[in-house]
Amino acid sequence: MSVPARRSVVFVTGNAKKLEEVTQILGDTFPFQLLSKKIDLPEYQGEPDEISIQKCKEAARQIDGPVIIEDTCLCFKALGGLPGPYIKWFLDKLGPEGLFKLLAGFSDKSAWALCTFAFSAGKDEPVQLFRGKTEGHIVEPRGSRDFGWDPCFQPEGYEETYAELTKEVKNTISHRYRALAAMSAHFSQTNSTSPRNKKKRQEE
Ligand SMILES: O=c1nc[nH]c2c1ncn2[C@H]1C[C@H](O)[C@@H](COP(=O)(O)OP(=O)(O)OP(=O)(O)O)O1
Ligand SMILES: [Mg+2]
Repeated sequence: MSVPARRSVVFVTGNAKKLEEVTQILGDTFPFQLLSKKIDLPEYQGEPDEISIQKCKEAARQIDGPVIIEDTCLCFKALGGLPGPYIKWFLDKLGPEGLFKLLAGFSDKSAWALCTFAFSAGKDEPVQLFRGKTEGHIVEPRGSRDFGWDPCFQPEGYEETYAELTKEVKNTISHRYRALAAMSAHFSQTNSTSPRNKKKRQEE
């Protein structure tokens, strides 16, 4: 008996490292087949939810079909949550060392990483958001320089920075993992009445 084709969705991102993590985290557990498209979407301004909604609408307009986008913020408590969604530009200009130095005048080094995934079924369709947050501290950079601000973010409960942790560990505690878990849970439920999932459930 042929297996019905899985519905597919396009993950639109210009960031290869994000795509790599998303693929590793989801494995084949996601109810949609994940395709990807490298497009640098505009860097909008505003609150994280609003930015993700705008970004998703633009992706859906360009792809003209089901899309997922993701926007990542790194928020410093001492700076009222900034750089937040503007972390990309701060990182570009200052690097992880500069991000650490930004907090030199503050004793509170606490921070949180926030990831917001946004899904839309297509152009003119509503946008659904899924959020994940990981608390931590901004530290003097340590570890590999593979991915963005990973060297200067030390998650709560760990002695290592994101950059020092193995991918396996980062991908079970990260902001991105938590947001994807929320999104997967939502779509697994929504899909749970489809014949494919009924069969899958019986097999479990
Ligand atoms: O887990 C992470 N660990 C370290 N650095 C990270 C992570 N996740 C995003 N980042 C960096 C990439 C960018 O400098 C900024 C977020 O900006 P953001 O607009 O969401 O990403 P982006 O423009 O690179 O890709 P996209 O095309 O999906 O918007 O933080
Ligand atoms: Mg971006």
